[in-house]
Amino acid sequence: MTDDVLDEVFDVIEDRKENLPEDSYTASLFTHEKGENAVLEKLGEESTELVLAAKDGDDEELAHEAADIVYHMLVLLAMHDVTVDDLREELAKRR
Ligand SMILES: N=c1c2ncn([C@@H]3O[C@H](COP(=O)(O)OP(=O)(O)OP(=O)(O)O)[C@@H](O)[C@H]3O)c2ncn1[C@@H]1O[C@H](COP(=O)(O)O)[C@@H](O)[C@H]1O
Repeated sequence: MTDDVLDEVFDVIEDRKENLPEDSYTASLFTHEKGENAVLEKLGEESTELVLAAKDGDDEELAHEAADIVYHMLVLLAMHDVTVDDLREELAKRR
């Protein structure tokens, strides 16, 4: 499996940011009354859930929580006009 899914999800997030469809959870994060804090709170909650899943040895739940974190992290990056390619560049620099 490649990481193309990251590009696909990020493209959808950028689209939701641009068009703000009413029925979109992603769009609701961009228009939330708490602003960016709504996403930051989610990342905090999900980080705790990730730790608990690891501690419980629940690998299926671990993957689920990791995906929640990656999705919300991508939303946060989009809020700051940081792209998946910026993320890739940062990771590549560390090799
Ligand atoms: N990857 C995600 C994604 N991950 C999580 N979520 C939503 O994030 C919300 C909050 O997550 P939580 O983990 O708190 O959900 P929960 O049900 O309270 O608890 P859990 O059991 O899941 O931990 C839920 O409504 C999830 O549906 C996501 N919503 C959207 N996406 C992606 O964004 C795309 C566009 O979605 P819309 O914006 O809804 O059109 C989708 O096609 C997906 O690719």
